[in-house]
Amino acid sequence: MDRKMAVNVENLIKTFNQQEVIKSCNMSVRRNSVYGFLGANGAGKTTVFKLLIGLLSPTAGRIEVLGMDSFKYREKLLRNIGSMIETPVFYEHLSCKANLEIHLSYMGMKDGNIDSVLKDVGLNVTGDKPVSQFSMGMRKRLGIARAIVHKPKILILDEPTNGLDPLGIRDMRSLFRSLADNNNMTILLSSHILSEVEHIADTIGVIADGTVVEEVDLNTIKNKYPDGLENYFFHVLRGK
Ligand SMILES: Nc1ncnc2c1ncn2[C@@H]1O[C@H](COP(=O)(O)OP(=O)(O)OP(=O)(O)O)[C@@H](O)[C@H]1O
Repeated sequence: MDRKMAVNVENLIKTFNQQEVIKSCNMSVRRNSVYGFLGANGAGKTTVFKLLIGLLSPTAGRIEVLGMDSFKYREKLLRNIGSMIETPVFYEHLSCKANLEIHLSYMGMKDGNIDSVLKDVGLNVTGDKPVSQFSMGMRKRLGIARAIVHKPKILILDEPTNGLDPLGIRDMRSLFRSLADNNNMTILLSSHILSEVEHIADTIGVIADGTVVEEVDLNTIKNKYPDGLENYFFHVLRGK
């Protein structure tokens, strides 16, 4: 595997009930980059993410994350991956701080930077409030905090800003950029908010009907589509 790559996927196939939902899919993500993963509803983004973190096993093909087979070495990779996929599940009766403490101990880490991470995601004022009393946006923020608190090398976020208020969206944007630029993290994120992805990503991957059809540097897209990512996306999906 190319050492510059954090993720390398070759000829990946995933079937559910004999139906192929991921089809001969190839994908490569450069280390320390922010990879914006785009695709229509049902195209396969979440399924690919679950395969990358070893939550699903591939039907065929190869997935290497940090040079390791993601399913075979999922225990070893766990500590190096942070993820938020679908609705995060928490200990509802506990505070956000207690939830992060449990997560860190699960990861075998004693010293975390819980207070500063809670500040980063804007949850530093919630005190002892149990998660059961959190709003949807607060849960999303806590999901992001849990994904980053153990300082993973790779961060995989499925629609991380969906449900956040405008300030939260802006804060997360600068948090993600800083994690990639200053903390050597590689970030893969999916979003339907193209203007958001445009602000954060270095590379765009587009998945259509279970296979990645394009992987392009955002700068290349900006040169070709100065009016924005939306035009590029429609062009790829509809050939317009
Ligand atoms: N456990 C499952 N069993 C059967 N089919 C599944 C399962 N999980 C996903 N699928 C199917 O796989 C396809 C891809 O779903 P996936 O959730 O990966 O899409 P997505 O790109 O994340 O969509 P969205 O943008 O709507 O979140 C869909 O057709 C979905 O119905």
